[in-house]
Amino acid sequence: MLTFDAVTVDLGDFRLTATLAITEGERVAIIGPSGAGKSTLLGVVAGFTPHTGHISWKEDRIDRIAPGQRPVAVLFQDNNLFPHLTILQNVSLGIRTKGKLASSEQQAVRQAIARVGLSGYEDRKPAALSGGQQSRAALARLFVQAKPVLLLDEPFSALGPALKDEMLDLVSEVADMSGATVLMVTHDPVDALRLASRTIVVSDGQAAPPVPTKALLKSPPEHLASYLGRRIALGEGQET
Ligand SMILES: Nc1ncnc2c1ncn2[C@@H]1O[C@H](COP(=O)(O)OP(=O)(O)OP(=O)(O)O)[C@@H](O)[C@H]1O
Repeated sequence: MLTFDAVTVDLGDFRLTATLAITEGERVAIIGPSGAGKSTLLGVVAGFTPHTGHISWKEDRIDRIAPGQRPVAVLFQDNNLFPHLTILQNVSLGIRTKGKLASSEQQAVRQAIARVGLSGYEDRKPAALSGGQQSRAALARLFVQAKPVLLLDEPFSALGPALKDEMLDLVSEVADMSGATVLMVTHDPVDALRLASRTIVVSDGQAAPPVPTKALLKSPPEHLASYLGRRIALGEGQET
């Protein structure tokens, strides 16, 4: 379990509270209005956001552990690939930022690159890849870290629908294979439905315990319905 126990974030005028649990190996979407605190919630798990209350992973408190030592890996929307480094070097950074990789680590990097379908692209710089390929490279760097909890903050929002679906399916496949627990912030209920059986709604200063995504989108609470607007129809697979 990934457990939030009376977690409270205070950032000036903004306050977010969370008491909830996510099952190990589960994929959970996080949705809610802009500025509601979705990224803040991920920041709490990653160790970027000061808070009170406890965060536990498998019964162990992790909130006092330095960000780099936590059992989590993070992927942001802009991918954060270094433009002056090759794909091989960028993915290698997922393992270490200094020094030479051991041969087993080099192998893990090449396996991760192969896993996302980028074998043969190792020596290219990000600018010589398409947007979808850049997302794949960023995913390889996420996967190579081999962390049990993956945090994704609107990772594919710049991609078109078909590419986005491919990336979401890749995340699901790798998470299924590795048993990773996934938390993904998204504004798109279609993404939530595709990736996550349960969804956390963040609104009105609170991150609610996860509920089944399908049921949530079918009959959203009032505050969520007004935010999602016409996206609800998309979430139910209707044409617009
Ligand atoms: N360092 C900070 N100091 C003060 N307030 C902050 C800080 N970081 C974030 N906030 C505020 O916290 C609130 C939540 O921000 P957050 O980025 O988590 O929202 P979000 O739901 O991810 O939004 P979006 O969907 O627009 O990305 C916002 O009101 C934001 O202005």
